[in-house]
Amino acid sequence: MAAIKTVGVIGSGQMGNGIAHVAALAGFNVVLYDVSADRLKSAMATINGNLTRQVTKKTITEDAHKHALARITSSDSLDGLAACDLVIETAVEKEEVKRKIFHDLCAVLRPEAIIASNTSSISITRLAASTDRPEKFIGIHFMNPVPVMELAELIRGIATDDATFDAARAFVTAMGKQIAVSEDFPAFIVNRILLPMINEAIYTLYEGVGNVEAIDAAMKLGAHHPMGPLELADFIGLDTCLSIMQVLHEGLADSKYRPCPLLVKYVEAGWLGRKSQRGFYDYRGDKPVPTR
Ligand SMILES: CC(=O)CC(=O)SCCNC(=O)CCNC(=O)[C@H](O)C(C)(C)COP(=O)(O)OP(=O)(O)OC[C@H]1O[C@@H](n2cnc3c(N)ncnc32)[C@H](O)[C@@H]1OP(=O)(O)O
Ligand SMILES: NC(=O)C1=CN([C@@H]2O[C@H](COP(=O)(O)OP(=O)(O)OC[C@H]3O[C@@H](n4cnc5c(N)ncnc54)[C@H](OP(=O)(O)O)[C@@H]3O)[C@@H](O)[C@H]2O)C=CC1
Repeated sequence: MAAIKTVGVIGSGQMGNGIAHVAALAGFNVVLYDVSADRLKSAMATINGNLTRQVTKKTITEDAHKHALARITSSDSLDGLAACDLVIETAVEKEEVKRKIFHDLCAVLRPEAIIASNTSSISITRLAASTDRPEKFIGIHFMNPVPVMELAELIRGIATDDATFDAARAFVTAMGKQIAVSEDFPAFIVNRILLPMINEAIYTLYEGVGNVEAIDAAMKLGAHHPMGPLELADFIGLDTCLSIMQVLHEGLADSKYRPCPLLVKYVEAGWLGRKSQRGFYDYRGDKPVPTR
């Protein structure tokens, strides 16, 4: 298999931005695709801001910043991804959205190109089956924020071939990340463990055991977590948290994964956490204020 040089990223949300940023810093050419041109514009500004932050912290040079930005182009048409060697899908955590993307992508992508999904929870085997190349399909699950977190999980679908796995491993290693290999079961390793903990924190709030401040302080000071579980849920996105819990609940058919009704309520309200300015905290003022 030819070396990966050009990487497509589908979805310019927080994960797409982070993957584009780190891939470009590692020397790959990146094409960032999103349905909305406005989204792409603000994504480029966000990536620039995050690179600037690294320059200020002296973790990268001004030259590296400039070259990384120059390696990223954006496209609001899937045709822009036609020449990519690898395309990483990082749109919303909804299986029907991802399946539609893969259907449309396969029509424009070279047959030898690899497709990866950054899904947090959905079956790689099932997503692969919606493409014309299940053997060239793999899960590459980066962690948020991508420029900071050291890990990516690699998940093979039932049909993923060795050449695809090796190419994905080489790509993730070139991005400076450590790898954990996970079997293809709901939510893989990190989220199988992390999301039930977050869901339990939301039950703890729902049942009145503690308020937002107490629950987050308890886990930060009492268990040395860098963020409290409710702060982390807001950071991940409450829609994403709910989707992951639904995949665990349906996929493992065990009531212990039942999404907390309070999480459902927040998502139904459109209170999705930091990205919508309101979740377990309200981010519209100078500092975050608990909403319960
Ligand atoms: C849902 C899924 O599918 C899987 C997941 O990803 S689950 C989520 C996994 N992520 C976590 O659990 C994150 C937990 N939180 C943390 O580790 C930390 O709070 C944090 C790293 C996010 C921020 O740390 P902090 O100390 O509060 O903030 P801050 O001082 O601003 O940042 C720490 C460092 O990260 C850097 N940083 C933070 N965000 C950044 C970004 N987007 N881009 C580049 N650098 C960034 C900062 O520059 C800083 O660098 P230095 O250490 O060199 O100074
Ligand atoms: N948040 C996290 O901590 C992590 C998330 N993930 C996974 O990464 C993926 C993305 O998550 P995240 O970045 O947080 O989500 P965001 O909501 O921040 O971003 C999703 C982006 O995808 C765009 N999008 C929606 N539909 C399409 C489409 N059909 N084609 C192209 N782009 C589309 C959205 O546009 P618009 O807003 O206009 O709809 C948005 O820009 C999910 O699968 C998630 O599970 C993985 C690891 C960590």
